Amino acid sequence: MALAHMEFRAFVQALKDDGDIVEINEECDPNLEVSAIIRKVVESDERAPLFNKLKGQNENGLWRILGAPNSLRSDPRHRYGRLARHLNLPPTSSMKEILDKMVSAKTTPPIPPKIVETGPCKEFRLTSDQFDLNQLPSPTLHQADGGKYVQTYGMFIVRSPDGKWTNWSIARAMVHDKNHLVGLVMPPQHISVIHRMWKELGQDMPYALAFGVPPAAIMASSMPLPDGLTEAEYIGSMVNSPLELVKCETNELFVPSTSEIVFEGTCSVTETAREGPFGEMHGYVFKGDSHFMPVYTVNMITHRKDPIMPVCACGRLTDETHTMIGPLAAAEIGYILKSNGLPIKEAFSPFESQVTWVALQVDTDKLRAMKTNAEAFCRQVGDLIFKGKPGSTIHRLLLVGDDIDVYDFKEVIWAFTTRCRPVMDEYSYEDVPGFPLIPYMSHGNGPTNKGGKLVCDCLLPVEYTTGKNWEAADFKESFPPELQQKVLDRWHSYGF
Ligand SMILES: Cc1cc2c3c(c1C)C(C)(C)C[C@@H](C(=O)Cc1ccccc1)N3c1c([nH]c(=O)[nH]c1=O)N2C[C@H](O)[C@H](O)[C@H](O)COP(=O)(O)O
Ligand SMILES: [K+]
Repeated sequence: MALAHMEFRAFVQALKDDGDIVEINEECDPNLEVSAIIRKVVESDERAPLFNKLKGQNENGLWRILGAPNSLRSDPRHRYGRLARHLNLPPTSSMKEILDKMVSAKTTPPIPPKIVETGPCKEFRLTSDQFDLNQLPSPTLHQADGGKYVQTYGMFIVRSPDGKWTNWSIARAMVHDKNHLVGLVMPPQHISVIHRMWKELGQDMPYALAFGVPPAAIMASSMPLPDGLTEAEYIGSMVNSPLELVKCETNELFVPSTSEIVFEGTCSVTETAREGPFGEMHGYVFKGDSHFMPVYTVNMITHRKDPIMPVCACGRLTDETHTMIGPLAAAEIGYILKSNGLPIKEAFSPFESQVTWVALQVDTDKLRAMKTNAEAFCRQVGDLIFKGKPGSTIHRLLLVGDDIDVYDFKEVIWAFTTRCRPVMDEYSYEDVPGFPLIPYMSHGNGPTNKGGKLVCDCLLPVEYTTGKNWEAADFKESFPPELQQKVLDRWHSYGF
């Protein structure tokens, strides 16, 4: 069997070997029951549920469901174990090690994929008269949703008309009817950029939607990599081996050969239908909140025997929209700032901010050498990020000093609440794209698509000039090291 980061089925086996799966063999109903179980799992960092028996499954096992494919583990030593398994990293890996791995291919040559003749994803094929998406176990994830969101953790594959750029990304889609989906196609996302290219040509956009792709691929699909970059080559470089792709039956696109399930078809550039409402990543579903979005025709389904459909039942903390969207955007944001010569050491999106913030750890020695001031520095950071695509889902950038671990929210919120004077130390951005999914944007007082962003300076003025002039009133900083050691050594003999 292949390695877990290179084949979804091997990944599921790795989770089983980790004791990180609960196999449910009694029949479950994809209408809310499956999602209720997944919701309870992700709200308590429980093991991932593998539903082996579902109402609507066909005679070839199409399909089973793996819930919470990339959520958290409750054991703090393995907190990010499921993410680590996506990348062939040890399950004890930190978030820093995981995100460093995701940006590692920025500086290594791309490795193009290898085309193979066939693969497990071709074991079964169904033409459009042989399947009905409403009969198959398409899950309803929240009772107020506008449809069955069958696509929450699959990978859309679309290519520019000139064939030069193939984009892989996650975007949601719900069942529209027996052979159609309707999905969110929203600027500035690359699927929307490429869709517009086809629209200008007046041709429907060919797509493939692959479920149960190599885990390393789904991680890159969720990351705002640069325009024009073909994820397949980036991932090949990241895992240091070519991905194996096989050609679709009904169009010129290529899919990972070990994909569990593949939908093939075209996305209309003219026909739209109501999409949503949907229980979204910030934790809300607003009744009747739907918008017209493009209709996808599903011309063919190919799949493995007893295929597994990964499902993200997103909403409140902590699911794949929090463990992936925010942190992966933070990784890209950190890389952009560093490659523009700014003294940023680490970048992370705290879950407790519902991944609407990114905290940036500043190298304050380098900051002081810049002989800059708060306004100039904060504007430099804000201009680079809020005017670009990778920052599109982020509404607050917090600048913190070397002493703050951005991966630890307790540290971040301490610096924010004590070092950033409200209003005076905050630099507003109203004339930049906003993220319309955040409720204060979609159902707030201002424009839904513009502004509402801040750079929050959580550095005290001395950190720009002469450096930290305080000691934290805590065990680590307010006692001589030898006394700290003595107390630690004697902790149990004191009686604790
Ligand atoms: C891990 C995950 C990610 C997304 C989404 C979900 C999950 C689990 C689901 C399907 C559960 C929810 C859904 C959302 O509703 C959340 C969302 C996030 C960002 C923009 C719009 C919606 N979504 C999604 C998303 N991007 C979207 O364009 N519509 C989407 O539907 N994303 C984010 C998207 O993959 C990243 O922004 C990538 O950078 C996009 O690739 P590039 O365009 O940069 O190449
Ligand atoms: K992507």
